[in-house]
Amino acid sequence: MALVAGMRVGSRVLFRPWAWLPGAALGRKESAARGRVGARGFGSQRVLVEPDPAAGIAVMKLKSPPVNSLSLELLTEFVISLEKLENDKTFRGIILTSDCPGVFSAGLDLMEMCGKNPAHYAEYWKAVQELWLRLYLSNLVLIAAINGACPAGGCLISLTCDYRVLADNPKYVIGLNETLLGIVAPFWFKDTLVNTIGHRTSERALQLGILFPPAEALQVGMVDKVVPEDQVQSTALSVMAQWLSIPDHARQLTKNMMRKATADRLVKQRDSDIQNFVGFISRDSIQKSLQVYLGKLRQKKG
Ligand SMILES: CCCCCCCC/C=C\C/C=C/C(=O)SCCNC(=O)CCNC(=O)[C@H](O)C(C)(C)COP(=O)(O)OP(=O)(O)OC[C@H]1O[C@@H](n2cnc3c(N)ncnc32)[C@H](O)[C@@H]1OP(=O)(O)O
Repeated sequence: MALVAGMRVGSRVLFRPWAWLPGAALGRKESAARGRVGARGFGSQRVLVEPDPAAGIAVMKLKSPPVNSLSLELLTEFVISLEKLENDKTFRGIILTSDCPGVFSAGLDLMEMCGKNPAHYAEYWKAVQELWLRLYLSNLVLIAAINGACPAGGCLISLTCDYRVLADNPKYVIGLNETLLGIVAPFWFKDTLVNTIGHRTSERALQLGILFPPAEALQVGMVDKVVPEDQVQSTALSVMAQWLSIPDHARQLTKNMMRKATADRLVKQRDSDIQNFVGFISRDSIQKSLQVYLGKLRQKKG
């Protein structure tokens, strides 16, 4: 059975990774009612969801060891969990964190971008786009509790959140380091960063592929708070309480007003963005750069 299915909305086809799941043919409301999360919690192999319905929040933990690299499977499970929470009116906020010690997320899975065929690259990129769009435009309050290293795609995920709390550990660096791999952050990665830390700081950070340690990350505005490691979760919870004290409709409309134009830029050119990615990543020179980088990562151990 195909993992990826498309649904036409207006002139565009949405990535629907869950479309093959039982119940996918149900209407949105009926499906949501059946899939109500409740207090028991749910999850999947790679995404653990710990709901607190009384508080209206859920803690979502990425658990794809060793480093939460964003494989197609993790992206798919992430989107499914997100949709379940979005569809359940009980929930107003999500704290996003990692279940892998020392790493929030190592970013996009390099194995998905090496030695595969163009159809695979296209499927993978569509899934990356879909996760970004859903996170960036989420109606829920998203707080990133960053309890580990947070490079590239990991950083992108945290940047889609409304607030970032980073654990104070010099190993927990954060940034879009794509150029260090010999690749280029796509325009929507760049836009997300510019919207967070401004144009000039982004220009320097992106060209140099800077991975900021906590104090510098705070200084440039890449994160909103740095706290001792054992206080990341409690800080995220108290920040969440503050954000939830705002009426949802006013906050959501404001968030949408701030973010829609950025998201629309990708929505309008999803297909060409996929083609650009496939063309770029298929180049021999890029494949070679990625292999060299993977080799260095592996050598680091030995
Ligand atoms: C003209 C314009 C066209 C536009 C085209 C756009 C193209 C843009 C394409 C893509 C954008 C890319 C975005 C990305 O996110 S790329 C990924 C970048 N990630 C990184 O650089 C992080 C790499 N990893 C690390 O630095 C470290 O692993 C760590 C700090 C996260 C954790 O360190 P540590 O705990 O010491 O773990 P190890 O390094 O030992 O790693 C364990 C294990 O995991 C493997 N691994 C690490 N990261 C990845 C990864 N991102 N993908 C796949 N695998 C990864 C590592 O190799 C080890 O494997 P093992 O040796 O087999 O055990």
